[in-house]
Amino acid sequence: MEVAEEPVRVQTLAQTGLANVPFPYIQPPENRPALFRERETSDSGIPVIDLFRFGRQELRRACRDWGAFQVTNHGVPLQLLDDMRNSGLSFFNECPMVDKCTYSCDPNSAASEGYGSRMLVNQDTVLDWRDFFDHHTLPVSRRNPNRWPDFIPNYREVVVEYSDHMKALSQRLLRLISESLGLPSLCIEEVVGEVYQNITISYYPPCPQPELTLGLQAHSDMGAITLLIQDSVGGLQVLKDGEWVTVQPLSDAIVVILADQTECYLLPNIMYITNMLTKSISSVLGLASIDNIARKEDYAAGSDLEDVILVDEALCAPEHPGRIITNGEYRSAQHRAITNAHRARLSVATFHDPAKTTIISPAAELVSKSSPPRYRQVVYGDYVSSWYTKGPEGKRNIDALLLHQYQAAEWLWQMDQGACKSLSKEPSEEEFCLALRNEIQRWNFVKIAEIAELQRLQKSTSFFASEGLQISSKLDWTDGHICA
Ligand SMILES: O=C(O)CCC(=O)C(=O)O
Ligand SMILES: [Fe+2]
Repeated sequence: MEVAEEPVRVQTLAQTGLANVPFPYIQPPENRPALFRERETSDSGIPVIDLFRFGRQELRRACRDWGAFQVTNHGVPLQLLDDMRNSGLSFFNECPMVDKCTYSCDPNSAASEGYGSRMLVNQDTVLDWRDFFDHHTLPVSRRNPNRWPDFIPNYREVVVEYSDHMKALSQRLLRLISESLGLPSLCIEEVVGEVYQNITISYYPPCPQPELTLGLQAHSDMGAITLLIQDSVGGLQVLKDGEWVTVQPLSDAIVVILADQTECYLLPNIMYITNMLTKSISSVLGLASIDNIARKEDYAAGSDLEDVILVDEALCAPEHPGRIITNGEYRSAQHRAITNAHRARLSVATFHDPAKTTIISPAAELVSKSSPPRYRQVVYGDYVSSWYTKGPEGKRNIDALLLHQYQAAEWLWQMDQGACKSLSKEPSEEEFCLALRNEIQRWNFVKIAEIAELQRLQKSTSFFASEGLQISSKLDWTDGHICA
């Protein structure tokens, strides 16, 4: 077995005052921060949810649209947040390197506890401009305070108290998240089982060339839910619609990041089907794009979706009465940390993960014949091993669990066995579109289309006319909706 050397500490490197970043830390051009337009204003950042007063819709939107949000009024003493940040800072700033190295994690083993600088076992990846100090904190049997410094006053007490508060908050959030999908409140927790909690303090020294580096490469967290606090420097970014959005540092807030197992569990195939449907319907209607598909009833009941196409009951999973077809899915957030030239930055991430032996598969309540699972089931430990050996590369790991296109075909087939008899079990996307087009013709299911511009409407109506679809006998313009 190849034995990894003790890694170079980024803090040591930064202290040499070097003008150029060494080659192993230089990101390929496509990953460099400067390539992305960053939204800077606070009102376009991730949602901030006041846990004292918030609406279910607000939480749903945050989980659905971002997979990450900040919480305030979370019940964790603010002094404890400061104590945790200060304890971490003391370790990095006040402790001589030789002492820090007595806590070094095993460089040959992924996710071993302690002081480290490279996250991945894989030697080929570009290095992060970060040192970290990781603690195994739960279950209590994993706590080994001897691995935590004793020369920083109250360090061990702070970590224990912080760990307990984070566990309680993660449980509260997982319950709220379950409820927000109409699931029993304990349902995610029951799937996760006994929580494995790690607390990682990340330290990002000033970097001479922040435009070439990343403090932490783009990834989604592997487990169930992550709670993160940061200092006032800022550098955490979340990917939203292809743009990296900087998370505003709020000293009293805790950043909540949905992780991959929550996505595997809460995202049934309906999303994939919906993607195919929207794409297909868009092309069938001759529209550039449609953002959402919704049930007529839901929309009429006051949905906040914009630019939707409304469909009949036939296209919605009957098991989810009242649920808008695209609303069930919560995603894990892809995020990264950027560096800056002038100030060191510190963050503390608390991960809540299942045991390695836990099998995660999509929630039975969200899966049905009409919305088959999107991901295959996975043993969590296998997922972790693959993550650490291959590297996160954004969300490539979770994508590897995706089920195939034929699942969507199966769904369509089940919707109307007669019309889709000719559709093979593993059709190409074109074949799927053709089958869908046949379905439109048969069911005449697109009864109402909310289409923003008249031009688009004309396109669609002329399309229907040319295809001989009996889509509308009479068109009314009511409240901005076109009714057939
Ligand atoms: O430092 C940060 O803001 C991000 C840390 C993080 O994403 C992680 O440790 O997984
Ligand atoms: Fe992370």
